[in-house]
Amino acid sequence: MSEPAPAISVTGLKKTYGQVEAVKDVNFTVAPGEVFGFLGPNGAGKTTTIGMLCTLVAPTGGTALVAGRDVVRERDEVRRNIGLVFQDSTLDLYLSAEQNLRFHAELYGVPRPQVGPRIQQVMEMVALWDRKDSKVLTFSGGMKRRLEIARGLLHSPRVLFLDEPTVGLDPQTRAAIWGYIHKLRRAEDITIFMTTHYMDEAEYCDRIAIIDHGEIVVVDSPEALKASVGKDRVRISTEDSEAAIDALEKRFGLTAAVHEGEVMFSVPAGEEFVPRLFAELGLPIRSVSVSRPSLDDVFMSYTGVTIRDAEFEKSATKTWARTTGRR
Ligand SMILES: Nc1ncnc2c1ncn2[C@@H]1O[C@H](COP(=O)(O)OP(=O)(O)OP(=O)(O)O)[C@@H](O)[C@H]1O
Repeated sequence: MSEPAPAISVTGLKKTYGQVEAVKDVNFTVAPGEVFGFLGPNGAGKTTTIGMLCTLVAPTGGTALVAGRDVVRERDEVRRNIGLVFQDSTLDLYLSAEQNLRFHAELYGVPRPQVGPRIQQVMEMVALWDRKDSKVLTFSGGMKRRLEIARGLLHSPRVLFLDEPTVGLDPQTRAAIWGYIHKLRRAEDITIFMTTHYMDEAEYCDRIAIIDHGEIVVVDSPEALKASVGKDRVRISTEDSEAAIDALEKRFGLTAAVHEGEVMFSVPAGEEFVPRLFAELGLPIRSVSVSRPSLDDVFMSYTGVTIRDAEFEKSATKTWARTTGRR
């Protein structure tokens, strides 16, 4: 039997803004039914990529097919087949939750007899049916995001795009949003493409692409990526971090760096290394922790920096006034 056609297929996709190469020659495919995540620090090119896939940003080069349609030549067809949940809310705060959805149903030409039942179905999925008559103005940030997810699903899209779906929400609400995304995945025949800079959220995806400086550095399942690191992360706290870094280099040939106030390095079989560390480092150690590779370690092993440090670097240099480039 032949493979089903990909839900998203991207070849040599590029976007430049003046001198800035926001997205450089990106290639990937997403299978139907997959939850595919784009993980990278702020400014890595995630929003630009999602914008091109959603037909909101014109590519500078390359091609992208979404639900089998070309994002440039078949823009309307692509739009009919996708749902969007973006970082900036576009809900009408002065309308009720249900009115917002009715308006969207009309915009997308959902057949009249289907509108009522479909609204109920999607609102129940995100547990907002009992609040359908409330003005959106009275909703919390998490409720608004849930309503946007319901709205994105209303016209039964083949692909749902979520740009940082949980940004700005507290951890409990973020977990709840993920609960809804998983429920939705079981209930609807849909492909989900999302961007995030939260490592823990990328864990929920079937596959992730790590993106940095406009380029995909690796694509695989979170488990395979973590297994590929093959080393544990060791963090130590000492009185003199610089002296500890020197000693690690001289005595063990290890490259260490300071992250968030602690000296950090990677070794295979971290626990077995700890007794040697105490015996041979030659400096007093206040505390040691060993952890299995996380996606942050994956990010670091491919880019040389932690995602947080990469974000700091970006925010320090981000001076341009951002526009979305929407048409
Ligand atoms: N409209 C624009 N005009 C000029 N430069 C832009 C524009 N949009 C994005 N950029 C630049 O393109 C690069 C990628 O930005 P993009 O917003 O795609 O990153 P991101 O990974 O989505 O980050 P964030 O999570 O902060 O949105 C950045 O260097 C940014 O400065």
